[in-house]
Amino acid sequence: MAGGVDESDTRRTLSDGISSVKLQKLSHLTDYLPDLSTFPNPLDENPFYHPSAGFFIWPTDVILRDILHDLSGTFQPSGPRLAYHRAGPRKKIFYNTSRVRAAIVTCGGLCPGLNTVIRELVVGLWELYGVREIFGIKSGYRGFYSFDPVRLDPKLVKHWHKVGGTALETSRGGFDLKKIVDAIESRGFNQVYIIGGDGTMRGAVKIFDEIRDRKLNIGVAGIPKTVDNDIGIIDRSFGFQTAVEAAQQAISAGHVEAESAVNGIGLVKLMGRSTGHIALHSTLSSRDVDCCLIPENDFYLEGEGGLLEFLDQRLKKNGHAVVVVAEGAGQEVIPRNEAQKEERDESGNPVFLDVGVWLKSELKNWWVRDHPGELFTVKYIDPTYMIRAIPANATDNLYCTLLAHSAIHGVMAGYTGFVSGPINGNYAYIPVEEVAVAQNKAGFLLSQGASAMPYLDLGMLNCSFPKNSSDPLRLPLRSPLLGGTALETARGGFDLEKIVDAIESRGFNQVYVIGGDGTMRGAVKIFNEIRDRKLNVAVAGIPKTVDNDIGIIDRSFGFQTAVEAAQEAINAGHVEAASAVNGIGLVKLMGRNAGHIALHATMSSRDVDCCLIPENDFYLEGEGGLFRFLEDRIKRNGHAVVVVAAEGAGQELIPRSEAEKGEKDESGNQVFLDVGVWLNSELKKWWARDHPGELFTVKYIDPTYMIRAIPANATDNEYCTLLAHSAIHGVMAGYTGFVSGPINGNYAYIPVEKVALAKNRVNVRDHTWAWLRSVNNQPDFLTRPGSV
Ligand SMILES: Nc1ncnc2c1ncn2[C@@H]1O[C@H](COP(=O)(O)OP(=O)(O)OP(=O)(O)O)[C@@H](O)[C@H]1O
Ligand SMILES: O=P(O)(O)OC[C@H]1O[C@](O)(CO)[C@@H](O)[C@@H]1O
Ligand SMILES: [Mg+2]
Repeated sequence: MAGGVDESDTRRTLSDGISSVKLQKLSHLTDYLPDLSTFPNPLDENPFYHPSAGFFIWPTDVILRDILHDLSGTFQPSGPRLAYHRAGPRKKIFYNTSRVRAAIVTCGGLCPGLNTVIRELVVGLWELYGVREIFGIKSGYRGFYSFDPVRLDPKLVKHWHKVGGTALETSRGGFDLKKIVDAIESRGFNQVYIIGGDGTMRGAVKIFDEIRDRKLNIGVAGIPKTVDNDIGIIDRSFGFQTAVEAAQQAISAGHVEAESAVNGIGLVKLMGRSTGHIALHSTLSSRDVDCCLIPENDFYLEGEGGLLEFLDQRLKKNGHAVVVVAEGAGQEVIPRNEAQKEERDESGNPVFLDVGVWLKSELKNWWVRDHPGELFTVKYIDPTYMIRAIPANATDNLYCTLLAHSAIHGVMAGYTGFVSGPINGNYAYIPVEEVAVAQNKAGFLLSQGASAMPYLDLGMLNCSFPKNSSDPLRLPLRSPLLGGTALETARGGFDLEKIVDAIESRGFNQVYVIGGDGTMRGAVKIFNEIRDRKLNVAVAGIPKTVDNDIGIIDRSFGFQTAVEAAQEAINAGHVEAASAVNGIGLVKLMGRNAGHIALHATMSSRDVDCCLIPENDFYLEGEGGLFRFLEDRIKRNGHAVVVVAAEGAGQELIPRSEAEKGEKDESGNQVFLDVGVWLNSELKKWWARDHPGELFTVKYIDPTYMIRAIPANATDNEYCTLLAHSAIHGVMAGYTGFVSGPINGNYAYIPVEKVALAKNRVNVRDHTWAWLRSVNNQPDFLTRPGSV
């Protein structure tokens, strides 16, 4: 019996839980058109895919909405567990792809990644399913009946993912159901992709209902967009992480301004009409914020526990303060006239008064009243449109692609009236009417469901306005935003006896070990030794690997930051290559055993012609080899070829001396030869041999240490906090020999010995790798010359 749960109980409860799953019904064209023909999925014949067992998704593949389970049985779900159909390609599709006419529309406010979703819908339809009739609807819903559709193809949309906004334009209002569906019908569209927020999804429900009532053979898919992250059910909305990153920069500026003044207040207004997610997450990742005001948490200015009293104390203590306010906060407190009470935008959303401008003036009035003659400054920053008008960052870029492709696969499979989105880290199809009404409020409680981040409650912030508390204040969590480790790190030097002796003699009773797989193997030994000595010392591991090669957990911290930086290096490589005659941009990235950084940066950049990773052996010469491929690319594009080599790639090919063969680092890891330098020289030799006298350049970039020595981005920063806090909670509860980490988006405790052994390598037989190859058409290196 551990933690109050005995084994037999566990088995009983688990089997009870599994039997009560309710699959959310998804509408299908055959619900009202039962005689539709089916066709084989063209991916079966696609040269870049090698569909293996498990590649195609079946109707029985589902995603559970709530994956938190209480084994004691105390908190049983009130009904059966909700499950949604898993997103992905189906073996049979309900469209003859040569007859597909697809329409794409964007509605509502801007959001980073909109252009990526459009681009990937176009490229996905074109490359995966061979669709050639793809159209963009201009200016939102009104565009269906007011403007001619714009023909889209991969060439036109090639660089759209690098630009903010929506190339199709957007608008609010203009929803005329009859005119919209008439236009869809008369223009012969049979697939409609609608990208927008809650309002847009309410419109999509009506369009879908009308199409069903008219019994039209038209699939409708929604792709949920909201920079505010206020759409429920899905884990998060695209563009949100990009917005948080930019918001954090605004907060940094506010902090610098405040710190550089006498009694300075940095006041930053962020977006968030009815939810404070951007404000909350950028506050948590910045750690420079003294007070975060969000719509979900009413605040007041005057009196005990009010904002002014709080700021007074902060200014006394620190000489400055930073306040973040979400635009929907404080709307009840701002005085408004009758006309303002009624004001609505074209879509019918209430128009808000400017809480930032109001607060700035209230703060000034307060200071003059209570501290006459004393210096005081409010530096007000309103970056709201800046944080939503930018291109998506690497993480969001990739996310947009998965959303778009999931939507395409669903529509092709005949599903309709659905939205594609991630639930607990896996892509699902959700009925659009459910998404249209589901709200995601900033979470106070762990039990709020999948989209509320665990352990992230307002208690982590500095002030929370509990009306009855005499001390609403907490110490700010400040830390310098620097890369590296302030504690310094080293390889080798593992002497078990000495380490445990030192732990014992220094009287430590909690040990937190942060490191990669090697470190975790050490942690296992330390934990075992502590247990053998029966010491009252708990050991927790926090898995760290920039390569993302640790298994079981969703991803390792710092990985997304590294991918972002890697993408910048690839951009530079692309620019250099494109600016030269027969130019090759060669970028080497980190990845000893796993090519995740190279793979993800390649996918988010889309400028890479060939991505070389340790999991996929490659060769240079002959049919199907790298040189032949690069020759074709240079001939075709005249200029740009970027190759990314993860450092562990090609180690078999590089000639090495006897001494080099045995070389190990202090931790016993094999020392790699530099694949980038080697490839650079091999490329030059090859060109001189095969194209003597012709111009040629390789621009080699090795940013490997740059991408891991930087501070974590906003997403990773927050992730680190959740990891650290989870580890502390576990140790405090008496657990030991464990690692904290996210599994399907929720934080769990995992025995350290399992994590020490679990590997996460790129699976070159799965969708992701196949998709990468279908995008850049790079060789699979499966047929070496001489082999069959
Ligand atoms: N209940 C509804 N029925 C039909 N159409 C609606 C409804 N609500 C909104 N719409 C239409 O959806 C489109 C976008 O709505 P809205 O301006 O509210 O943005 P949104 O999709 O919620 O995005 P965001 O709020 O994130 O910017 C508009 O054309 C609007 O007319
Ligand atoms: O000025 P617009 O285009 O109406 O957009 C502003 C609104 O859009 C959003 O970004 C998304 O709904 C809100 O946070 C904000 O209130
Ligand atoms: Mg909205």
